[in-house]
Amino acid sequence: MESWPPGGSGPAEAGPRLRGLRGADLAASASLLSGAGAGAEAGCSAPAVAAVLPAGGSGERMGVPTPKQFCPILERPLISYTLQALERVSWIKDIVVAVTGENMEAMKCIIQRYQHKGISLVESGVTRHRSIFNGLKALAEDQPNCRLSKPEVVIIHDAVRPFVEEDVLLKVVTAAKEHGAAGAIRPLVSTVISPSVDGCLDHSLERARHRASEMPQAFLFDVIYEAYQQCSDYDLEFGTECLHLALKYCHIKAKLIEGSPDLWKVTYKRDLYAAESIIKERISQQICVVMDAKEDEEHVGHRLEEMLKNELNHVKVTSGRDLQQIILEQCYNFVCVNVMTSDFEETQKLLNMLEESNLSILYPVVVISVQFLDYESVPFGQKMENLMQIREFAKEVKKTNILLYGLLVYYPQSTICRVG
Ligand SMILES: Nc1ccn([C@@H]2O[C@H](COP(=O)(O)OP(=O)(O)OP(=O)(O)O)[C@@H](O)[C@H]2O)c(=O)n1
Ligand SMILES: O=P(O)(O)OC[C@@H](O)[C@@H](O)[C@@H](O)CO
Repeated sequence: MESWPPGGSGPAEAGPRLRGLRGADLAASASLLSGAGAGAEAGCSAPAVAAVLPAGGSGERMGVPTPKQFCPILERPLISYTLQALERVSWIKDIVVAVTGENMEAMKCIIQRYQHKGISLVESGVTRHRSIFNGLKALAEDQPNCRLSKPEVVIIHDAVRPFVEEDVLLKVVTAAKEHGAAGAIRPLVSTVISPSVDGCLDHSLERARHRASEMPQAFLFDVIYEAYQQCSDYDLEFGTECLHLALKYCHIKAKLIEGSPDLWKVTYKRDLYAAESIIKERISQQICVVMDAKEDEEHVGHRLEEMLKNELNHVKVTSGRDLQQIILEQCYNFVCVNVMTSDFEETQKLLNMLEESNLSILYPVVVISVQFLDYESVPFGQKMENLMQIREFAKEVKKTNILLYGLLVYYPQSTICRVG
């Protein structure tokens, strides 16, 4: 078992706030789990939570040579999205990933390149259950020179399920603390049938009374570790359901938590295309309009904001003073409006901040630099020459996954109406 990067600290700081609404109860539980807030101050003990990600499969059903957890989405391996989703949950203290020995180096490179924090690597097994068991062994305190400590609650989540949000993690962990085990479920899409030996229908299950077992799942560590230690070779070899092991070997009936449609597992090639579309849609729904002067923020920025709000979920206008915060909130699309400055000063400032923030490591960042040109005062040739400068910027910043575009607004001064 190796911590990676060597001497790595705990998972990255909490990432951006949760998308969507958070009930007061979820927020309260989150603050308790992260060891903050009233709950913690009241002496309630925050359970130590760790996660095990089985990532040792070969992805046969994907039908490509690369194991699906390493298949690229927007030029980044699928597993990196899952790691990002888990490491931004501040109350998950350790993440253990089980990969094959031959993929260990590739996994270390992914962790290094995308700056994932607090990841420990273990060798996977020949089946998913054996991989999970190896991850649990790494967390059990009976491991020599182990930086990991045994958690109270352990999350088990497939490395190929990238769309997992803090709220469902919170729900399964909170339920596992109370019931001993918990797992996300989803309504069945197809009806489950049982074939007879001669390949005909023996019987079908009433779809409405059954559910699909998804991930994440969570367990009191001692429960699931005991279950795996008692597990038969047959179950280790052919089983697919951790909740079943808790029931069979520890008589623990897992609490079932309704999950969101996005919890699905990437299994077939179509799932990669679906995952890429979802990621593109999510990162394209936020935009930040950066103005180069406050007074213009009132006019141009807010006119632009009103128009953009008809198309996008999150539109923010700033004159740059809270740009750092916006970058921390992981906005990936910027419109930089240069009204006052003639040489893309605001755009240059933004590009510098983006490069320093390493934001574009995870996703491509798009910057549209808008330049207003009063053609009565500036000869067109000079402005076009000026605009060509932006092409040089664009070539430079593309190396850091920032896509820069220039837009020239060529107007007569008289048309800009200043109101108020
Ligand atoms: N020996 C194995 C087999 C699977 N897994 C992991 O368990 C998760 C879910 O399993 P599955 O979707 O079946 O992955 P594969 O076994 O890779 O897929 P396939 O069955 O198509 O080969 C995946 O993250 C996979 O990497 C694992 O850690 N060790
Ligand atoms: O069976 P597979 O190895 O494809 O994937 C594992 C799934 O069965 C598992 O992730 C959920 O069904 C919940 O247990």
